[in-house]
Amino acid sequence: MERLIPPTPSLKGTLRVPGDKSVTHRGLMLGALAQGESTLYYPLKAGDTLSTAQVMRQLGAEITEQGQHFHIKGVGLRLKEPGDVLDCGNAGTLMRLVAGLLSGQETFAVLTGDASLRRRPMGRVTLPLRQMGARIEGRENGQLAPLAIRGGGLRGIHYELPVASAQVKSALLLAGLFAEEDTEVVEPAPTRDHTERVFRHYGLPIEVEGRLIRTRRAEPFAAKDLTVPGDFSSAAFFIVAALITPDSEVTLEGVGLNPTRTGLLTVLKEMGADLSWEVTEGQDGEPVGWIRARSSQLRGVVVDPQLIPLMVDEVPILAAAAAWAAGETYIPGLEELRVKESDRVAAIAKNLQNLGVPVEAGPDWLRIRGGHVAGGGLVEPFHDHRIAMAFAVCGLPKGVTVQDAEWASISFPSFWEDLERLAGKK
Ligand SMILES: O=C(O)C1=C[C@@H](OP(=O)(O)O)[C@@H](O)[C@H](O)C1
Ligand SMILES: C=C(OP(=O)(O)O)C(=O)O
Repeated sequence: MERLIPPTPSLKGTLRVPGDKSVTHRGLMLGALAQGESTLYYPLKAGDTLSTAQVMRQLGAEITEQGQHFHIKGVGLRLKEPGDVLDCGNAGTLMRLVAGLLSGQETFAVLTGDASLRRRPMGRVTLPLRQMGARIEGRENGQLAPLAIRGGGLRGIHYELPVASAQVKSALLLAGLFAEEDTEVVEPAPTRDHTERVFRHYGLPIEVEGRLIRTRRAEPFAAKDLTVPGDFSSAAFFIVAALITPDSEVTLEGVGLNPTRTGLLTVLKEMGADLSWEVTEGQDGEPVGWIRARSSQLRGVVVDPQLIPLMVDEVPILAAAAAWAAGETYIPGLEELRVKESDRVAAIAKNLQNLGVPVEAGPDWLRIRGGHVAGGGLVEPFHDHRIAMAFAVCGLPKGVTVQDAEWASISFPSFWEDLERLAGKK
């Protein structure tokens, strides 16, 4: 579906963004492993997390919609052998985390996904999970899905992650719940720590010593309600939209402000953004609060590559901000963006060019010359929700056409409606 966005003179108002995608995936998985019934409050109900709900149902959990929430009847630590292939859709987080879970089960299961997910690297989880004792087959010797997993009999390992990836860390921690001896993961740089926080919430074994995270075999544990904060990654689109649109002020409420997610705020502040935020409560181990963004004249910056793992999904929207900044922005440390739902380095460069913005792309960097966004450009999402939303925002002040706008529903089904409301059209 193509969407024509007319030039937008201003954005005003308050928005509560949908639930956090990472926390929803984890809440569904741990609720399914728990004994008894619980409610997952304010989960994200979007393409990726509906895939997780479906997969956990196939593994024996009863997951039903209860208004906005999910009611979960857990299976306990021994999941059911699925009667059919498990379809992870577009969700990398689902495939990698559930590969960890299935490695701990004495069952046979096959994981597949859409064309994008079947291109994404799975060796980063299958290699260490095999070291733990899981039997995993897949295309290209387990590098690519479909993956066939027969788990059980795991032993803990000490594993230094070759890439900063919360998905790999989490896959190993989930497998570690079923392993003899300790499982230790060492991160090369801090990544989102939702798994560690959600383990603590359920009283599961978890110890953190600097970059080392340790877990061990879990005892059966009781179901417990979990409240999902608003997704910072979804809020990010509206933060930048308010900054680059004249005469704008947008407040986001109930947003997760976990410091392992908010690297974008640091960079936007350095760019001169009129931004404020405050943590107002802690919800089940996650800090939550509000963010306010007002129209700002941004300036280009050199981004610290250490910040990239703390804003890995926000690079497309940072590139949109850079397109409106005075001067040049240089973003290094982008090797992981090449293996997301699309090759995001290439997709960002192509969309900036479509909008008239001078850009150079290297193997793991982007250089963007701001201040040249043209009206009436075309956004090509490359089957990637974040690319669709980031460049719709980039084109907003001058008007833009977005191809395949339905991709937003992978993580943010109400995005277009929310945008129209803040633009005063609804
Ligand atoms: O653990 C998670 O929930 C996620 C981790 C990140 O991926 P990587 O672990 O591949 O960096 C991120 O890009 C993804 O959207 C969600
Ligand atoms: C990379 C993302 O998700 P996943 O890896 O779960 O597909 C994302 O949401 O931007």
